[in-house]
Amino acid sequence: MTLYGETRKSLREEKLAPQKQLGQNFLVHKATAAAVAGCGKIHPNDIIIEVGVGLGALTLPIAEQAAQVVGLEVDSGIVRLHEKKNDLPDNVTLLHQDILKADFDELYRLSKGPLKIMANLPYSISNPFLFKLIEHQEKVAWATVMLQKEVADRLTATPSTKQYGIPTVLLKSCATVKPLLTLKPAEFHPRPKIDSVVVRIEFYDPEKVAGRAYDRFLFQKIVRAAFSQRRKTLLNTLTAGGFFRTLSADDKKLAKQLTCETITQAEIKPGARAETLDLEQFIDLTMAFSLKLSNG
Ligand SMILES: C[S@@+](CC[C@H](N)C(=O)[O-])C[C@H]1O[C@@H](n2cnc3c(N)ncnc32)[C@H](O)[C@@H]1O
Repeated sequence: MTLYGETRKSLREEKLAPQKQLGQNFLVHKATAAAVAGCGKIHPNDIIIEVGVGLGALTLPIAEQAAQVVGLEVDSGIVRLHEKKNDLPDNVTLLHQDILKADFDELYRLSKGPLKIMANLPYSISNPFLFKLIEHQEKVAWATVMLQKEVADRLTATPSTKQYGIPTVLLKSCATVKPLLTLKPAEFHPRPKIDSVVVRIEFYDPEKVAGRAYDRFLFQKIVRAAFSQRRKTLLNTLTAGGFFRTLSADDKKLAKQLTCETITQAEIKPGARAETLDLEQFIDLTMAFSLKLSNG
């Protein structure tokens, strides 16, 4: 039976309907699932974390290549289906778990080292999932994920484009992102409306790449504040960011002046907008804010 036939049969037998809110668009061609798994560049000793096992279309080719697979699935109906049918290979451990609530220390322990993640991700959790990876970047080696094309485009966007934003800059500071494969709607059941793209995200030490040490927490705060209102100037968004909040509330003028001086010290125009800044300039801003804040 084709994978498409098996998918429909499993859903029918278990009286399950694909749940839109969980982004359940299942892969229905074995060759495509194998090609997606191939993008993982999996080694025989690898322990892979698979997010969103679904009916197992991707799990099977991953399990053929890896030593072990730890699969996470949030849908209890799907977890029950696998328990009942016992249809996953012996080297797969299925956990009924939401990746957004998962404890990355525990996943690191199960992986016996930095996480190697494969996922065909629902659109609704793409951004929170990517932010979770960024938050735990030191525990992640790589993630090969299928995303809606518009989300993937944001990750590789260049400055001064509509797609360039918080995920682009935060990810660029700690990872390389390579689009590897585009998939048409006909690869899934049910069919989504738009194309999907498999991207390979490899994490690295941010300070080694930047060639300088900087406050990562402050950097993230600055990037988020700067993009909080895309049409506004850095002077306005970063003043509103409250970096000089130790000042009395009525001293907004002074806060604005200090913000202006700090942006200028980073050799950036206070009237510029966040979307025009590249990664280096965001790091320059971070260094300037660190210096100003530590000098009081
Ligand atoms: C696009 S389907 C992919 C299924 C399967 N891997 C495939 O390629 O056919 C996404 C899967 O992720 C599951 N899922 C959705 N949100 C999740 C979450 N927060 N944590 C874990 N799994 C989730 C869905 O129930 C669904 O099975």
